[in-house]
Amino acid sequence: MTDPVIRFIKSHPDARLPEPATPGSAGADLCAVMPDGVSAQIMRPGARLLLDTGLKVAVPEGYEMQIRPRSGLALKHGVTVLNTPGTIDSDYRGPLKVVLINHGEENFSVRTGDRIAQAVLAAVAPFRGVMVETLEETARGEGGFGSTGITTGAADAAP
Ligand SMILES: O=c1ccn([C@H]2C[C@H](O)[C@@H](COP(=O)(O)OP(=O)(O)OP(=O)(O)O)O2)c(=O)[nH]1
Repeated sequence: MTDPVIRFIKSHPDARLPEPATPGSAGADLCAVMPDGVSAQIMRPGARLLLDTGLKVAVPEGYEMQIRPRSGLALKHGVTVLNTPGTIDSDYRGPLKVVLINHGEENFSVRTGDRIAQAVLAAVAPFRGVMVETLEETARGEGGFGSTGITTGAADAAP
């Protein structure tokens, strides 16, 4: 099976084609571009920032592009994608942007070319909703939000 081809165009001259870091990488790294006349954007602790990648993309029909965090940024700096996974719809033709948040204790600087997130292509399962009167019963029923405990059953049972 041949890989789907994804077409990008540059909306900024410094934009870089997203490429997987290694042949087996699930994600292709997304790089930031700075607005004209700006050399760096500083994120204070707690700040969120909408960053441009300088790209527009045509995601093939039947797919979405997910914008995911990079684990290195999360671990070393507390910086992550706020709306992870961000969704790029197949019919979206606007600028491909990334929403970062700085959960760290230090300022975090972003410059043109910095790899700020990664894009993963995912198949979409189309669905249509219908309103019904009842839903089929299951073993879980309405239990959720920790209803099965947070440790093993044995530990939970201990007094
Ligand atoms: O991290 C993101 C998330 C979204 N988008 C773009 C592509 C996506 O197709 C569009 C809409 O995203 P979403 O559906 O998440 O936004 P919404 O808040 O529901 O707004 P809308 O009413 O525009 O759908 O915005 C990005 O560039 N980056």
